[in-house]
Amino acid sequence: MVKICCIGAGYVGGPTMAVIALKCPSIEVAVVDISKSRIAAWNSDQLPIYEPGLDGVVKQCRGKNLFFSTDVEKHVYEADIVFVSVNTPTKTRGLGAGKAADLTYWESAARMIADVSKSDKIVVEKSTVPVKTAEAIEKILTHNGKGIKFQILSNPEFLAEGTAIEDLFKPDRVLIGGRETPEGQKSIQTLKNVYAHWVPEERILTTNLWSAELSKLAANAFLAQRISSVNAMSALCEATGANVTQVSYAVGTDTRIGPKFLNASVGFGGSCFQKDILNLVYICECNGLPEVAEYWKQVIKINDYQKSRFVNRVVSSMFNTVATKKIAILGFAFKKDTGDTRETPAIDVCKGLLGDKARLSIYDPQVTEDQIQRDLWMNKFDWDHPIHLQPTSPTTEKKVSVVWDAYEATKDADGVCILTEWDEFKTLDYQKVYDNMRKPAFVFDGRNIVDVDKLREIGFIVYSIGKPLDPWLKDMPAVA
Ligand SMILES: NC(=O)c1ccc[n+]([C@@H]2O[C@H](COP(=O)([O-])OP(=O)(O)OC[C@H]3O[C@@H](n4cnc5c(N)ncnc54)[C@H](O)[C@@H]3O)[C@@H](O)[C@H]2O)c1
Ligand SMILES: O=c1ccn([C@@H]2O[C@H](COP(=O)(O)OP(=O)(O)O[C@H]3O[C@H](CO)[C@@H](O)[C@H](O)[C@H]3O)[C@@H](O)[C@H]2O)c(=O)[nH]1
Repeated sequence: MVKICCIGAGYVGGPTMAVIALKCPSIEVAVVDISKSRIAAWNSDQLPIYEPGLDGVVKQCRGKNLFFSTDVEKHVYEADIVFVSVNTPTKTRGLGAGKAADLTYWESAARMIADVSKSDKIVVEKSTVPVKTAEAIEKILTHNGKGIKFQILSNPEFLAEGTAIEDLFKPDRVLIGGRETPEGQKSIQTLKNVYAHWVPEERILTTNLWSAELSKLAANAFLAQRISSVNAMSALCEATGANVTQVSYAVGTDTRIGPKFLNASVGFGGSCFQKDILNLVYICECNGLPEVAEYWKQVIKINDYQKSRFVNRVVSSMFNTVATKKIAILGFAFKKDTGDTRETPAIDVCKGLLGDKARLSIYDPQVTEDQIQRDLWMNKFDWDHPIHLQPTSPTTEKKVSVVWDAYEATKDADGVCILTEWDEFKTLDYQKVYDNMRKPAFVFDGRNIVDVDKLREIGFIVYSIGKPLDPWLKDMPAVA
């Protein structure tokens, strides 16, 4: 029986391995992590991450051919294929701080693999890593491996949170990069055989190692660039009276461009886009390509601009101050159908409003109060380290309350900011919300999900990203 071990039981390691176990009953899969609480949660009824469809997959395989364990060394020792899916956060100190990927967790995993291995293994990069990481990992393994042969493969993951199970069941493609040697090609074939249990052959792409590593960074850069492009257009729409939804539709019907990923928003979030673009920027700079670095940096700059533009809209609309005003924040996760808050635009928007002394009442159906308080207190980039290494919030922020109902959040509020596109915010009884708010009552829709005309009929003053401005807002420019 082929044995797989995955180091890192996070958003990628957990769902990916659960699907491999489901689709390949003849393979034994162990997912290991240094975080005891995370592994305990994977072994419980309350999984550590919220992902539609994940519970069912885990329940079908756990205890049969899918195991979650903190005994990292035992499972690595026994495995034929070791996936490494640990954090690769942005460096916060030293050379490349604020841009380069921090490979500390990766390196310690590689050293441990070399230490405990007694048989040849395929080591698979599942984490998103800088180009040429495989070379560094290879050196660590071969210099410490006591003659054991390791083949390194790059197999980046393209799942998106909220649709992870769907994405894993029907991936657009699976990408496997390896050495162009007979041993490298043989290892590629071994991994290909795993995915071939459910992924059609033509969707399994094989490349050299560097193409696979770079393709992952490139794909995320292209995706994020589309959002920054449409968000840049949203600012111009507001200035000219164009409607960004109509513009996106008109642009996206060109089959060369396509309709996906053209929704204007308060900004993209998530653990990947910013981190991976910063990493790409750093690699370009290190390779003497400052113009290319500058080009990609702009995607992040527009994203930051979009978030501060939103905050400025809120403040300028409400008579240029939100001090002591109650603002309801609907949605804190970086997108719907996840409880993940890493790099969520809600953090920057809330911090911006708190900077202007607002009182916030926050509601998100999947994010806990503890997480929200921690996020609002934490330094940038700390969020992507393992949970047990993150600082805990010292005191509860008095200006922030977290509630478990949208109506409670909006009660007596002066304004409402919609920051995540949860379906339930589309169907709220906005008349009831309006009746319970202070007047004038404002709605700032950072996700373009409300019916603007209907809300204006009720009496709200409404701002919706990239839509023709409410007469109230027209004379109140929000320069970021
Ligand atoms: N989150 C996503 O949607 C997504 C999608 C594609 C790729 N990625 C990439 O995958 C990688 C992992 O992302 P994630 O979101 O799953 O991160 P995560 O923080 O959810 O999980 C990583 C896990 O690795 C564990 N870990 C760290 N060092 C370890 C070690 N030495 N031994 C054992 N366990 C260790 C941590 O405790 C943590 O539980 C990153 O490189 C990320 O960029 C993420
Ligand atoms: O038209 C759009 C599409 C997305 N977003 C925002 O962009 C962010 C990222 O969304 P999404 O890409 O759907 O989620 P992620 O889980 O971050 O997935 C991205 O990052 C992963 C980690 O690398 C990759 O594996 C995925 O392919 C890639 O889509 C979220 O804040 C979304 O709200 C928009 O603002 N407008």
